[in-house]
Amino acid sequence: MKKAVLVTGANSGIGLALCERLLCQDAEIQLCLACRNMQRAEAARTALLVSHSDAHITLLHLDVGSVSSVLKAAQEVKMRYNRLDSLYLNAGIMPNPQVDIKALLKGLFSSKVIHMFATAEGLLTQHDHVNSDGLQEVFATNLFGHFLLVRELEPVLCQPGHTSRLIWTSSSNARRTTFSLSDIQHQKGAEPYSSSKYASDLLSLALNRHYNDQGLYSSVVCPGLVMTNLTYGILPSFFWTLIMPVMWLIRVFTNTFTLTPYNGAEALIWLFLQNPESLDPRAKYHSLTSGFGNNYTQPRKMDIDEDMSEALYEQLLELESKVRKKVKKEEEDPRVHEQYLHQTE
Ligand SMILES: NC(=O)C1=CN([C@@H]2O[C@H](COP(=O)(O)OP(=O)(O)OC[C@H]3O[C@@H](n4cnc5c(N)ncnc54)[C@H](OP(=O)(O)O)[C@@H]3O)[C@@H](O)[C@H]2O)C=CC1
Ligand SMILES: CC(C)=CCC[C@@H](C)[C@H]1CC[C@H]2C3=C(CC[C@]12C)[C@@]1(C)CCC(=O)[C@@H](C)[C@@H]1CC3
Repeated sequence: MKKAVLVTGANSGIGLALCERLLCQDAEIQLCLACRNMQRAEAARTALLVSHSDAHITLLHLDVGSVSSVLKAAQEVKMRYNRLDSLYLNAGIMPNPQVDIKALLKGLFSSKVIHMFATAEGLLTQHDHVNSDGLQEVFATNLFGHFLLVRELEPVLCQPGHTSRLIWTSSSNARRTTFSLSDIQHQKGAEPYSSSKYASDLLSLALNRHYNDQGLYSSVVCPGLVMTNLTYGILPSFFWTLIMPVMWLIRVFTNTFTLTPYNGAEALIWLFLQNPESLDPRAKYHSLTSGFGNNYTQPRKMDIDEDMSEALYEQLLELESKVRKKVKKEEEDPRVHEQYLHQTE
């Protein structure tokens, strides 16, 4: 039977490279590109069809940062598919990033230089804001929208006698100290990206605990440092071009500088080929590229614990129930949403 695979954020970067590699791996798959911008989605589909002219590729409008869009898209998926084999939770944002140049220079001459280049620890901050659902945008996009999608797609992901998988594009930038159970949306800090990625690591563990007995398995990946729209948003592209030779040199010392979206998609493809039951729920699967340019996947233990993951899961369920009630009220009376927007202005 043809496998159905859905990829969020499939129109560029790692998501698009993943789609290309999935089609090379299995030309028969039914591939669904879930994107917020249909023009960019169509362009991605056209590009994929150049090298895979017979491929079965469909588009789905999904703004993962919007509750109503997620609910609508999920309805559409349930109409299109009886079963979803793989769901890649890949869409992600890092708005208004700022690099701490002082910390970068200091780090360059410290013993932690390799760790700094691999994780960007202490180097990056972002400015986040509240979206029209009243949620922090980074949390809503990188985590909550995807959580809601998974919950909505339960009937097509949990099919008796079958296994399905969730694959989260997390990051080695995920750090325990940036995440707090008393502020899961990271309203107070300046590292919402790291916090949201740490939350996805915790959530993946919780999803395994709650869904493995229904045949659904979840894994997390770090694609390494990849040159995409996300990284071009951190520093201007001319700067990246200038320092490219340095980046190739750094790759000799840290295999996490995968640099191309193709290389970054390595662990995402590797997981697609594994039996999900054989995977370690506490491991993050890293895409790595050696100094000679060879790609490989390596599992590394995550700094997460069961209690924290369960506590986050419970808070997400609570938030889910709140937003569902709000959506229901708005459906009954659209003025509720307008009033809500006035209040948050
Ligand atoms: N690049 C890197 O070094 C690393 C990236 N990652 C993660 O990899 C993932 C892919 O990012 P990458 O390929 O680098 O960057 P890109 O910006 O190229 O890709 C991000 C994708 O997510 C989509 N997206 C963003 N917001 C939404 C939304 N609200 N709804 C639907 N789609 C959305 C973008 O769509 P649009 O084109 O419309 O903006 C785009 O297709 C992210 O989760 C990122 O955090 C992790 C570690 C390292
Ligand atoms: C390479 C030189 C000389 C300068 C670049 C310095 C930083 C801009 C760069 C160093 C480590 C990078 C990094 C990321 C972004 C750019 C850096 C901070 C990420 C945070 C990008 C997104 C991720 O999810 C992480 C895995 C990356 C970790 C490393």
